[in-house]
Amino acid sequence: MKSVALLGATGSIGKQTVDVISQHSDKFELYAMSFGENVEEALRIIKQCKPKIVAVKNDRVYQLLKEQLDEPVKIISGKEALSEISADPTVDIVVNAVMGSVGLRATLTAIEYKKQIAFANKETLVTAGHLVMEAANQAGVPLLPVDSEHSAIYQALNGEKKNQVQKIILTASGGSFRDKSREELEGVTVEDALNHPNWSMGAKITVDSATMMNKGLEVIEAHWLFGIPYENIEVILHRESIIHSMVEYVDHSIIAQLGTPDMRIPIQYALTYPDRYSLNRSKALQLTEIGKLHFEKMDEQRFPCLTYAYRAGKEGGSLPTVLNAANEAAVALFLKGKISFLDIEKVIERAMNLHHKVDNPNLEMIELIDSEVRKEIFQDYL
Ligand SMILES: NC(=O)C1=CN([C@@H]2O[C@H](COP(=O)(O)OP(=O)(O)OC[C@H]3O[C@@H](n4cnc5c(N)ncnc54)[C@H](OP(=O)(O)O)[C@@H]3O)[C@@H](O)[C@H]2O)C=CC1
Ligand SMILES: CC(=O)[C@@H](O)[C@H](O)COP(=O)(O)O
Ligand SMILES: [Mn+2]
Repeated sequence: MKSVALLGATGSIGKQTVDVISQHSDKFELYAMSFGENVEEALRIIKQCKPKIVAVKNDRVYQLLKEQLDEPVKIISGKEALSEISADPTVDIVVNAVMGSVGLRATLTAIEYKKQIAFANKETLVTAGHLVMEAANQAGVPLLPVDSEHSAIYQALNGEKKNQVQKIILTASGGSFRDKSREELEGVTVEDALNHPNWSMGAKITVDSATMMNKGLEVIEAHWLFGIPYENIEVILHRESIIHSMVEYVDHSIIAQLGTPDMRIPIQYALTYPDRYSLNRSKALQLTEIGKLHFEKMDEQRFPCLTYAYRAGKEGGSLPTVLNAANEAAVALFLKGKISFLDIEKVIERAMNLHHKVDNPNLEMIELIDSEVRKEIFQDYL
């Protein structure tokens, strides 16, 4: 039986992870979990899975949970709580499913304590990929990708030689506004942006898919996870989200991973690797029912956020930290109705242009820059 610490249990990935763990309760137990504000969902999960420890965001949530909890659970709160459960000696697997760079220290802690890491929290790799991968390589701790494209690439690289990779091909659905022109984006609403054509996800990543920043973050994530130069990471539009990504080798063979859009599969694979388990209610892909698959060149004029991400990744240093912090702040403002959809890219570009890049920033510098960028943006709009 493997004990799991699930960071971000009440979110989209978190809840699907609970489903996977519950279906294999002979193999996994939810030993510890964390959440942010959603006390109602947290109580449902606590009742269902009976974790021993629950890490909450702050003392206010701590009080709210304590008042309603009738299970014998240890509750811890505050900044270090995520790291505390990631380091717990009983924990075998850490599933990092929090949204945002708030997951950074917990990732470093899970590496330090040599846990098996099922890694969804892409913002962590964007903001501090050089630190995270240096620590992971030194500790000999692999980050098992949960992100569907990176799970596909991980599978397509399996058993192959890295130096024989020609390029990585990341697929993008195009997001909620893929059939809208730049002009038509002027008046779109939050509700429009949250209407992803293929996936049901958390709000922030769904907006990121619409701006194409999600794919930009995934380019940086792939660079760090697999050590592939940015010049060898290509993004193509693939409306069906059936091919989750591909690897082309020097002989121009392309190895791809396909499946129905169901995040429980990459989640489960990161938990069970190198084995594969079956899963109830997971739909088999019927290619003859799909008929055709479509591929188009990515238009970076239409999606400037993808260009910003490549620029930040290639320039490196503290620029990816600025890109990620500005994006998190801008999307939060958009979701609150404070800025328009097209303002998101403007906020990011301005933050990047105003920044004086720091080379090879350490953890403290990354956290300082992250908070400074957010403060400056929120001052302008709140
Ligand atoms: N959803 C998906 O299908 C995919 C997601 N990912 C990545 O996985 C990660 C999670 O995404 P997703 O599940 O969609 O996100 P959600 O917003 O649905 O969930 C995020 C989780 O993190 C918690 N959380 C948010 N902010 C804080 C904070 N400051 N402190 C503590 N906990 C916090 C939330 O708590 P609460 O809700 O209780 O406030 C929630 O449990 C992201 O990095 C995303 O990019 C990658 C591929 C696919
Ligand atoms: C399910 C998942 O991994 C998301 O990152 C998804 O890929 C978003 O899709 P697009 O960014 O391709 O619209
Ligand atoms: Mn993805």
